Amino acid sequence: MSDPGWFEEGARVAVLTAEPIGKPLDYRAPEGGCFSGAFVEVPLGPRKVLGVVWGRGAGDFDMAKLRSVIRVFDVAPMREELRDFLLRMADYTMTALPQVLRLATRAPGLGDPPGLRRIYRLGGDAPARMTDARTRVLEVLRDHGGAGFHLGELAHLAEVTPQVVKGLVKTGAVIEAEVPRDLPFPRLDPNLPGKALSQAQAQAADALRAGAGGYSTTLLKGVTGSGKTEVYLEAVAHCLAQGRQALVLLPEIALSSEFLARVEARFGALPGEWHSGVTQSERRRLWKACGSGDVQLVVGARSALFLPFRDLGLIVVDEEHDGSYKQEEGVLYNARDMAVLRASLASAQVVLASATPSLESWVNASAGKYARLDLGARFGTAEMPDMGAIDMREEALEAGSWIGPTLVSEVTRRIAEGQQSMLFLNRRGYAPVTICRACGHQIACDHCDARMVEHRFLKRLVCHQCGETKPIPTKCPSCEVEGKLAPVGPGVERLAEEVTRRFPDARLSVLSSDLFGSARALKETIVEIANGGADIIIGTQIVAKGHNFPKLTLVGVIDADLGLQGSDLRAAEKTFQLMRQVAGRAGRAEDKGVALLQTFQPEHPVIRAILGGDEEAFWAQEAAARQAQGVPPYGRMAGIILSGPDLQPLFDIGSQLARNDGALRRVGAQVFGPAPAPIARVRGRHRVRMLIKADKGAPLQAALKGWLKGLRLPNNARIAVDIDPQSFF
Ligand SMILES: Nc1ncnc2c1ncn2[C@@H]1O[C@H](COP(=O)(O)OP(=O)(O)OP(=O)(O)O)[C@@H](O)[C@H]1O
Ligand SMILES: [Zn+2]
Repeated sequence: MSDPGWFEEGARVAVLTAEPIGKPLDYRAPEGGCFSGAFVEVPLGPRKVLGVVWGRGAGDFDMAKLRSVIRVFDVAPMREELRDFLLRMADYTMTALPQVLRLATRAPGLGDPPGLRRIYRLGGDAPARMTDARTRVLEVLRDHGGAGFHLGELAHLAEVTPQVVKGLVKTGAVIEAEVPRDLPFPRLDPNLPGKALSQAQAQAADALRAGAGGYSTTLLKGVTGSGKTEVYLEAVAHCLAQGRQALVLLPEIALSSEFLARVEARFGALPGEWHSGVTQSERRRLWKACGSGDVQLVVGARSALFLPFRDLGLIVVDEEHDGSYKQEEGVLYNARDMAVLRASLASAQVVLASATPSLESWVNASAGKYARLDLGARFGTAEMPDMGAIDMREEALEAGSWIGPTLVSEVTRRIAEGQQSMLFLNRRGYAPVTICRACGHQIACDHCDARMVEHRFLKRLVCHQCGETKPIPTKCPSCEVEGKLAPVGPGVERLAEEVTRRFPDARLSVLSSDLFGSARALKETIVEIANGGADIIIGTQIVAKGHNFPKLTLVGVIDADLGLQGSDLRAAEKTFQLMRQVAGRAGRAEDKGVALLQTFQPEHPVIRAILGGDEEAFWAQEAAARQAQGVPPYGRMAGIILSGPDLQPLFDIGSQLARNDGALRRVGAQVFGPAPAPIARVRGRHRVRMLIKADKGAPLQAALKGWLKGLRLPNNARIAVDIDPQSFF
């Protein structure tokens, strides 16, 4: 059915809404007509909802009863490229189209007329009388560094009534102001001079410029500190100079002020930002500016991929191997893969940047599907760190401690020399397990099949699956003996205790996402560390990415074996990436760095590969192993997760599906399971998993569709299909 692009008043149009109806519904085009792709308001039952004109109406509904589109919003219509992308993405991820549309309309108040709006922001005077509620309001305002809020949003974020905010206005601590809605974005100047590039950097930048103008994907692989960011900023400059828009995706936590500062230094102004920390009105402003073309560069988390760009010319996926690009809730998609899809529809260039690419991208580059650029050395005089193993079988470790004598002496030396050390442990909290020394009982979550993790800082036990917390009991919930509960194993908080005991005079900074009230506080701490404000840094995996700490010359990995346990098909790959990334934090300036891995199995092939540094050999070997097993990226997989309040019906459905696997067998796919999921209960719901494996070329989604057609689920049971699963919990 061809799309005429414009509909006269009264014409039959199909409108897709984000409501769970499944397909577009027919309406009459409103007075004045409407474009295809227009954002509109339509009546749905008694409600008015947002929708997008999806094309000509299907015509299966009586014209006389057809309701009219209420109004067309004053924003740019959704371009065909984005509509295509949403359709293809819904197909690929096997998600209902309305759910995918919701990802592309996550900006509130799109229909609000432009004009003035009243905002509340920080004033100069401190109120004479402080209350907890007032303190919270001022904290929220400070946390957003000068941004103005709507009254409702501010009150909500601070968990106070609007009266509290109004009260603060009277004291002068908060200012009420009328500001124009949606200020324009400052212009970025791509012609400002960038840093002088090294020869290798300049070559890579040239190659990226040469590849611009149409669709292509390039893997930009450069060792940590080689200047990948400088190189892809040149591609951004080129894209902006062509008058097209650019998008840089960063793993959420790495949306650091450091990166924004680099953009500002390069282009003379800040880019648009899109992530969970952005206020609602800022969201709407950016969303609209993307459509009108007023914003040139957006820096964002994975959901920025769904913004309605007018002319997207470049998508950079920085740290492309990062696990956080896979959305694991709601619509299950991998933003890296979807970036390639969107770019191919928008005739845009993709740059996948990483020091430790995913095996998928490495294989695509080896096969010639992606171009590949390499930066083999660090920029300037900085050298790659030396890497070594500390054989823990030979270290005399005291009970209740985790830092061996070798690391202790290395840290001691650095403190004396005014250098920084980082101790890495990928475990939040105080201790992963709390055990009763009288009966052996381990404290578990009431709603999940998971042990509770002690967080001493919060003075509570926390379930890392569902977030449920409870006070740390004094007696065992099982045998009721008093005072016998003991923590087992280390988390970063416990490691911090040991550091304080061993190095009482050192300045310690613990970087764990849960220890910071806001993203801003975390960012500030990172800046402080970079300026030399700590001697020892303890961190979970948030420290592994992207940070530049010039004084850091030692990285000590407390437990390098941690990621090697478990049956995850990517265990080796992930450990390799994480260890190389963490090690890459050391010695980024003049002083040479060293990374030491505490391990009980120094001969393990993965540990040897990490130490040896022959990355190509590691990937080649890992690729060969996956190929032999027919698993991704050489085979395809889909995870099926059945969940519900009762276990038996889930197994019954699973077994029935497994028996009736004709649709899958016809394309050569195999079904495994049903089996209880490794985490068999989350938030009180039982979980049963199945795994589908197929050859690389098999039409997996179509087969799955046929297989699941007509499936009837009992009340409260749900099924989720995870194409290309990354996690198997
Ligand atoms: N051509 C250059 N001129 C001046 N400084 C540079 C240049 N290239 C890189 N640098 C500096 O070297 C450091 C590392 O560069 P950058 O952060 O771009 O590397 P990266 O490859 O992205 O690192 P990682 O993968 O570890 O995040 C930064 O402080 C950067 O400013
Ligand atoms: Zn739980």
